[in-house]
Amino acid sequence: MKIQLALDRINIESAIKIVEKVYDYIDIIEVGTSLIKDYGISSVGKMRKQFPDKLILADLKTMDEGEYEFKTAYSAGADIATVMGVTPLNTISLCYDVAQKYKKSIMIDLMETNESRITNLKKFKEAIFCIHIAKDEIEKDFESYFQKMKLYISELPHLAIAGGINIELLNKLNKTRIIKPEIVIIGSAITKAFDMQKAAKEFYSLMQNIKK
Ligand SMILES: O=C(CO)[C@H](O)[C@H](O)COP(=O)(O)O
Repeated sequence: MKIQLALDRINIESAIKIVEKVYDYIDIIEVGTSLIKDYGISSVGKMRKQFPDKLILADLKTMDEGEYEFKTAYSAGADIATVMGVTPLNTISLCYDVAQKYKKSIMIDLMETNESRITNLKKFKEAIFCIHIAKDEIEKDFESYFQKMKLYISELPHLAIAGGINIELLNKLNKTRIIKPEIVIIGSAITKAFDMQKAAKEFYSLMQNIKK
């Protein structure tokens, strides 16, 4: 299980400082949508230059212009880029083809998707599928949401979860085994913690135990 650190609503310099603090406890650096909107795709390039040995995800949340956006993200140094699962299937196909061509990864964000859409997405066999609770709907009950999604996501080999993930929730998921994600995406629970290093280390230790 990998930890992806989501960096949002901060400037690049602060984002770099946070990564330096928690570097040993994370696997993937997510250049969040807000960073890309505030600073452009060069925010991905800056992260790549600063951290050449870590996986970098560009959270583009692409909705259209898939080929252009994915080529731009990979050229800037991203290893993974994201597209929304509700977007036209043709856009997702274009993103998928660029990912294959560049030998990089694609994450499909399942926010607002339903059973029939997820069935149509299963053909993107090498994609990572992210079960994501929107920031603006953070009051949603995770357990019942994951239970509902579980019915649709069998056969999806690579799963991620995101949206207000904290230690309590991860502990619960570990006990109930509702979902076994390959990647756990954590933002505020680390970046807004009083002691970020301590928070990241706590997630890291929990993941080590889950692996066993
Ligand atoms: O993609 C995002 C918002 O759309 C965030 O990166 C994701 O929700 C993780 O951040 P947090 O743990 O703070 O919710």
